[in-house]
Amino acid sequence: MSKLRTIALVGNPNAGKSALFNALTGARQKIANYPGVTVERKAGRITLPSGQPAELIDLPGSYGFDATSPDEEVTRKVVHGELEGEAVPDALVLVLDAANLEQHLVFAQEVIALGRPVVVALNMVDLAERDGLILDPAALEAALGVPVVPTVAVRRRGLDALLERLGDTAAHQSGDPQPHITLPERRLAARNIAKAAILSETSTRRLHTGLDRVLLNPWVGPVILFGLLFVMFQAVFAWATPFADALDGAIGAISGWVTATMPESLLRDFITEGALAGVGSVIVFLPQIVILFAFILVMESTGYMARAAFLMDRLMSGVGLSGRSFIPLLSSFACAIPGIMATRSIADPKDRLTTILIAPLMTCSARLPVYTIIIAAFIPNDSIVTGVGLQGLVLFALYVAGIVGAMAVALILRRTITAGAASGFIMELPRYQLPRLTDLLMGLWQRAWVFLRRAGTIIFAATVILWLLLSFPKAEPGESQVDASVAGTVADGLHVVLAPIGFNREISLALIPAMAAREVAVASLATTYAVDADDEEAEAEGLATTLKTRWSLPTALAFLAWFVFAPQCLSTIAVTRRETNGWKWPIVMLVYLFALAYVFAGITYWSAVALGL
Ligand SMILES: Nc1nc2c(ncn2[C@@H]2O[C@H](COP(=O)(O)OP(=O)(O)OP(=O)(O)O)[C@@H](O)[C@H]2O)c(=O)[nH]1
Ligand SMILES: [Mg+2]
Repeated sequence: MSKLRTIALVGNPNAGKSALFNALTGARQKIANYPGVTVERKAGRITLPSGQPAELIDLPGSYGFDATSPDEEVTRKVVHGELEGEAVPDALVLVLDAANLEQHLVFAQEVIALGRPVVVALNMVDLAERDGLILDPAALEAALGVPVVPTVAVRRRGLDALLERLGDTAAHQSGDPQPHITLPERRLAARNIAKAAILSETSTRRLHTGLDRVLLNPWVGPVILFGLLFVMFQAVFAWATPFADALDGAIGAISGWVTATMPESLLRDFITEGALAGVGSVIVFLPQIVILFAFILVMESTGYMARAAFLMDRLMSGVGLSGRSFIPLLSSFACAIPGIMATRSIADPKDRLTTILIAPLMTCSARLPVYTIIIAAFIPNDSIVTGVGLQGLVLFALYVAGIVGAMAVALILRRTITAGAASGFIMELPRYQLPRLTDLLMGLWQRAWVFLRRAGTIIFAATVILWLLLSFPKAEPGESQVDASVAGTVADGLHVVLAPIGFNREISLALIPAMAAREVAVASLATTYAVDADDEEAEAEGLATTLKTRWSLPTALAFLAWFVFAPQCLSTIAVTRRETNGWKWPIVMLVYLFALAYVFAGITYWSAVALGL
């Protein structure tokens, strides 16, 4: 049997390689309208027109083979066959952005000069046409000396022709490697080749330039960005409420039905206290998660996200970081894990390390249930002015607290352990695109599914274990079940340390399983109070109501402050270990974040007590 042919996708960042990869293999790699989305090598299967299967490899975008960022290194190694146990790819698909041809031709020449079988996918011809740019693929083919196929990856246009030409290259004898051409020579050649390939060009780019003039304006731009984020957090509360209430009602109804129909038993307790109260208390946050991601996905696909990075560059350089760090940090609003992985596009090792260390301070979506339940219980649903709710404002403030904390830590780190000069920021701005509804819905569905899967696996498992530890040994008559249980005893121990910052025993208990995932804190509280409830009526009342009657406001605020900082996520620690190749930095991260959490929760608690709240 002959060896499986391998074909690698190469090109500048944001050329549409992953979109092409998804279209050809049916995979669902993340694509977004900014450079540096893909940071790893990913492989998938395709079938060539001859019926022969082949392996297609998606790679991080690159500006050149001598680049230094970790993601670009992956590309270089794969293309040169330097990766262990992997041969040089049999063919390369060079993906070029038709509307940015001159820029993309600089790296393209380097790829073609390797003398290996190459097919050019002249991608995004739809966008070029929209901008009034008509290209001549034949002229490009003549100038580059390799086949050129126009494609529109996101509309699956040109895929058959591309595969056809790829099949042909199997028969091609690869050319000889060409002598090295210097960067200035390649730049000059790129301009000439691009010029020769342009059939006509009109300037309909005016609208976009106008948009950029407003959105990137140093005064207006940040106001718009701030306003957008503000609206986003208001929406998380205002729009989600009816859906969240409906979900809550449904879960309550199921719980009531189980209690009414099942005889009293351990199994019934498990279903109502563990599964429904615990996991259910997390699932009701699905609408909030979906709304948050709808905003993020729209910002990513329109091209606004890269503009936000550009805007933030000045602020970031003030604390010794560059706008390069902005995108990993922004990804961390979803989850710190992809955020930390996205730092691979940062070339400077100290910049990268700093970004990794502060990424967990960005408010990830797992904190949303924790914040929301406390806000719903303790912050009145008032409007400050029409349309501006107090609850949304508090949520916004918590996000801001995380950001300010991260910037302060970065400032300190850049003066001490990761001292060094901030590197300059280079990032080309992607063109504006209207988001496609199907992509948006698909993206939302994926996010919702990830959330529900977490609820069904890790959150469920942690809640079950906690429920077991809470339910045994059984209490003597007159004794409270939580007091009697194993979990209660453990919590008493931890409570000694946490009592000075205003935490009660239930919080102390919740923080342990919440190391698995932050949402578990909510599930744990719900389960603990359900187990503790002495009658079914008390059991049936919502978690927010229970918290309101049992916690003081200073305790609730201290709990919020804790979650702004605390590294309650083992996966983040694990990914930090992997990305920094050792235990040193994850330990530094754990220690400093717990210390900050403790100090700030304490300050919050005692200030609130002093203010008489
Ligand atoms: N209109 C249009 N948009 C496209 C086309 N191909 C890709 N896109 C969009 O361009 C953006 C970038 O696509 P990606 O596939 O993420 O680009 P990439 O080359 O993998 O980028 P990196 O992973 O950062 O190197 C996304 O928003 C895509 O939806 C195309 O042919 N036409
Ligand atoms: Mg990609």
